[in-house]
Amino acid sequence: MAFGILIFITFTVALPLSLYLIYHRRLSNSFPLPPGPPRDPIIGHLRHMPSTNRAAVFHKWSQTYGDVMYLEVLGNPIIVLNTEQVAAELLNKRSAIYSDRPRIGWSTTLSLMRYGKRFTLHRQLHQSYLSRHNCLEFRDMQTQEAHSLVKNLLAAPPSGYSKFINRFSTGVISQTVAGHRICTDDDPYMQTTQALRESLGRAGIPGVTALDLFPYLKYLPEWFPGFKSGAIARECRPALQRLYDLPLQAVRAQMESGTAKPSFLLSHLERMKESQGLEPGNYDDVKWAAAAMFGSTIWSSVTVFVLAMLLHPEYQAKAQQEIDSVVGAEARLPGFEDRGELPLVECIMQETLRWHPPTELGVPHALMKDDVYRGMFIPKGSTVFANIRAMSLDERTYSAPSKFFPERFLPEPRGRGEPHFASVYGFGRRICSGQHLADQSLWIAIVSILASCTISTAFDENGCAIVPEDSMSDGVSSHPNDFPCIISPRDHKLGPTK
Ligand code: HEM
Repeated sequence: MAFGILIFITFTVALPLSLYLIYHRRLSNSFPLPPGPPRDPIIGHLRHMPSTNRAAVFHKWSQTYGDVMYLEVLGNPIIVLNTEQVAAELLNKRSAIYSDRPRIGWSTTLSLMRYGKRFTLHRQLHQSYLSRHNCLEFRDMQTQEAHSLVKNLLAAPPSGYSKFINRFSTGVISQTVAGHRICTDDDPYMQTTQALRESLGRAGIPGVTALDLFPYLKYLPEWFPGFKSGAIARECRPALQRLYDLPLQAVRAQMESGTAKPSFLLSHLERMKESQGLEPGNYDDVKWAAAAMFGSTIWSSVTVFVLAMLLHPEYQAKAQQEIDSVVGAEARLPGFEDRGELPLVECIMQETLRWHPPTELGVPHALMKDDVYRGMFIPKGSTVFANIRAMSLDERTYSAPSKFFPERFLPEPRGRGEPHFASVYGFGRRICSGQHLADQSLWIAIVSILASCTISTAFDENGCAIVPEDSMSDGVSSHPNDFPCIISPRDHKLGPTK
């Protein structure tokens, strides 16, 4: 009997484990790790990890160590991919093994969720509602939100525009998720997303915070020195819980009173009622999938656009001429039907995304199996960052990459025929599920602002022009640091009517 158990253990556990270890050791012995800066024993690159401007520092290091860079913090392997080519080869072509997320708190929300069955369900919930085709249905709602944005911007003081851009960004999402229109600043969606954004802005890049590397830190008290991420995780929890509960409660109440407007939640709750592939037990999944849509990336890109127009008034003027030539005689505001006729506006939007991508290091992927790439060993469990910022600055693709130069995308001779920066939305099976919603929202906001407003420099009390720096905040989603500007109506244009 004992011998039988021994044989059983040998064949089911010990032999496969030994074969795996031999295979792993052979792989790691025969292939070197990717190059990276020198590291300390045991703690690896802990001392050298930049606490701010990570994407820019990694970009600088990549000039020495190459497109695929290896870092290690306390035994946790980190891979940084610095060009579109290597990111596409690993995260797109080998997506079967590069689609996990590192072990991060809040893994109930799609963007941080581990790869598996639940991930597949949440992705399907998003993709079925946010497909390119379905997003066409949202254009009237987005236009209405963009017109409200313009109206609010024209009434805003020089430092007050950011609040209204945030209202636009959150408003598009609350309409999409729950059919809810935001009309005031004390709206619960505004307050909740604002609280979350402030906390996340201080939390650092997911995947390499102390909390991600040592999850037990969340149990340490807030005052414990050096571990602010534990306190931030606790701080975010009530806001996250609210985003999780609020929309579903509201839509259910609307359904009961017969006033529900089309929305992500309504559509999936109805599917659930009719048992169309969703079980009643999926309530939690639908709630979390809805909460995963609230982020600050649209807000960030609209703010980058305002900064770009302030620093480059020549493009503002050219784009306004283009808009006037299409809709001017009718004195109407441009709409989605004009998009094809407005190539420079399109270029300004695409350049906004390339010039300052809102998620500079994307959201980290995690490798599910040992891999070998270009003769380098990449260990299972590696946290893999796509350095989107470095890709946007790649001189092999973009000439004078730090310059805001929208015409780069136009064909020669007017432009340089450079490609749109598609990597801004990430890669493979984890590519942004809201990309079509984001694209339409950003375009209608930009075209509406250009058509109705002039963005110009603010002056200080001595009458000196305040020229903002081209600098971005740190955090999961980066945005321009606060700057004042004047937003005034274009005289000959009709103001928005809605
Ligand atoms: C300018 C706007 C936006 C940009 C630049 C952007 C960019 C990104 C990037 C880089 C990622 C990581 C992809 C990866 O892991 O490779 C991502 C993920 C994600 N985005 Fe966006 N995003 C934007 C707007 C939105 C919007 C409006 C939504 C709302 C539906 C959204 C929902 C998500 C979700 C749920 C994920 C996680 C997907 C997953 O893990 O499978 N994003 N986004």
